[in-house]
Amino acid sequence: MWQQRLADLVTACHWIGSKGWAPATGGNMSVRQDPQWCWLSESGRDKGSLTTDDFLQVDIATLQAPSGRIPSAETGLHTLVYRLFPEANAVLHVHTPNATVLSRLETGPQLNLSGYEMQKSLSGQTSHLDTVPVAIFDNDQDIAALAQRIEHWSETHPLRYGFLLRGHGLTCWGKDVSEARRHLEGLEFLFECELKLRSFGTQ
Ligand SMILES: CSCCC(=O)C(=O)COP(=O)(O)O
Ligand SMILES: [Zn+2]
Repeated sequence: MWQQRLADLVTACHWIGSKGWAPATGGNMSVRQDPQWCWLSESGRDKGSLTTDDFLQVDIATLQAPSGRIPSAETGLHTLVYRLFPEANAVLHVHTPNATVLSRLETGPQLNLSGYEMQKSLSGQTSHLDTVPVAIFDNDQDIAALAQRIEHWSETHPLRYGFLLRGHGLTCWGKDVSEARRHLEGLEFLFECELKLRSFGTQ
């Protein structure tokens, strides 16, 4: 089961690389093995050319990697998603120009997406008339502190599909790799539309 999930994730990483969504060594990806363990990309790798050997088993509660190798610097954000959302089994973090720029243009704590048919690419969304909030958190090199802020926010606000890190990128998830990919592609399309709208002075 999780072995197939990891194989699907490697395919997703190659797709992300081909899209240019993980430039240089940016981005990180993971899948859940079971309630205790997940598999995270090794820190500092080119995420567009990963193989299954480049993923490290990580304890979701303690962030320890038994291999002794160094998992992603953003491990604490992946494990946060797995702790908060038991139904999440795959997490994708990308550095797309659209997510990076839009998260700086929008200075408030969330981006509200409304009026787009492509909102329906997000699980459970059935109408362009609804508003989909996407939280934006100020970036932080202290990932533990950032994870704490995100957890605190989630106690009083809906946190679905993903969140933006200001000037940094998008972290999104799904019940499997396929759903996480759909959320990533859907959100990325919506961010691009929103940026274009704003460039015309329209919101
Ligand atoms: C130039 S990438 C800066 C670190 C980052 O934001 C990222 O997504 C990659 O970090 P990792 O440790 O997962 O390689
Ligand atoms: Zn990053």
